[in-house]
Amino acid sequence: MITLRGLTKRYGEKTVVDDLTFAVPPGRVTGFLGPNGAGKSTTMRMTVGLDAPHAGEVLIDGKRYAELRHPLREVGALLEAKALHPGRSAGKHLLAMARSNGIPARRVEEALATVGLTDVAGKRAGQFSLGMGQRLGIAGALLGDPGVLMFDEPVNGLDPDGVRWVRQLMRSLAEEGRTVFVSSHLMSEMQLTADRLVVIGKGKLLADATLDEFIAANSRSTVAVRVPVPAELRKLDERLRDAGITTRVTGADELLAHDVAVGTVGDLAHELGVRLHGLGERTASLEQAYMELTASSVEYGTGVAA
Ligand SMILES: Nc1ncnc2c1ncn2[C@@H]1O[C@H](COP(=O)(O)OP(=O)(O)OP(=O)(O)O)[C@@H](O)[C@H]1O
Repeated sequence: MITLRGLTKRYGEKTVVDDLTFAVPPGRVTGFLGPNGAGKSTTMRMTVGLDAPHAGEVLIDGKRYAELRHPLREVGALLEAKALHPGRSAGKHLLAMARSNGIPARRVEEALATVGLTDVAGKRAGQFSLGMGQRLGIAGALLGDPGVLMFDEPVNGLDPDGVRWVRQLMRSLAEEGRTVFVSSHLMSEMQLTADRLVVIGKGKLLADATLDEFIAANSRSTVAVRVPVPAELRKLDERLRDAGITTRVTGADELLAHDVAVGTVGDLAHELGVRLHGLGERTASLEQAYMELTASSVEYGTGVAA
């Protein structure tokens, strides 16, 4: 279990983690989401003592990281910036980590096997591809067989097989009763992997819920309309807005209309003589729910209206 109470971090004038209070329970995969710069990595870094909070605390099974006798045996972490010795082999890298944490040497082979790096154990880490580096980072997190695991963007650089492998690994670690806390930008992947979600924006807690609760609470009914002629798309968009319907043009030939019956949109298009190439209801995905929730807390927007 990871417990945050009023966790706060400032860089200069800016509060990048703002009074976060939530718990990450064992036996579940908890996804950690938020726009770029929301404060996810900083929160994770504070959890493993790499950054100090200005206020509040974060506890691993009730203890601060600094109080853990053998930290790697209690919490394993894959963080974005890996400090790897490029000239050292994968096996030696893990062995050095094991030795300094009182972890038996046999765990090195087990961890390498779990992540599929046994055959390249003797290869220098500096020669690893991005995906192999990620796998080695995951092996490092698993090395001490800890009950709490934290992964910052674990699928970064992995091919589709690797992505699926990470998903299955996260699920099986949670099924073993471990606490699994994982950040990702890939919403479709999170929808398949996570049981619970914690969403932050500009350092503040936006949501802490099960995946289903989150989608239900943050999605609206949406009708997608495809209109091949841009001038007609604009015409239909204006007509829908005049009728008080919220719309969003999402492409050269597509608009979304919210909280309206599909028949109403079809009838309005027919009245205007607008030719349609598609008209249908959209089922809410995590991505849509996430976009709805975080639209106002994107730090560096693209300038395109959300
Ligand atoms: N060492 C630092 N010095 C100053 N500002 C920092 C430092 N580390 C992070 N920040 C700032 O803190 C904010 C949060 O950054 P953080 O990396 O925690 O966000 P994130 O949610 O992990 O983002 P991303 O999804 O882009 O990885 C950003 O505005 C970032 O610029």
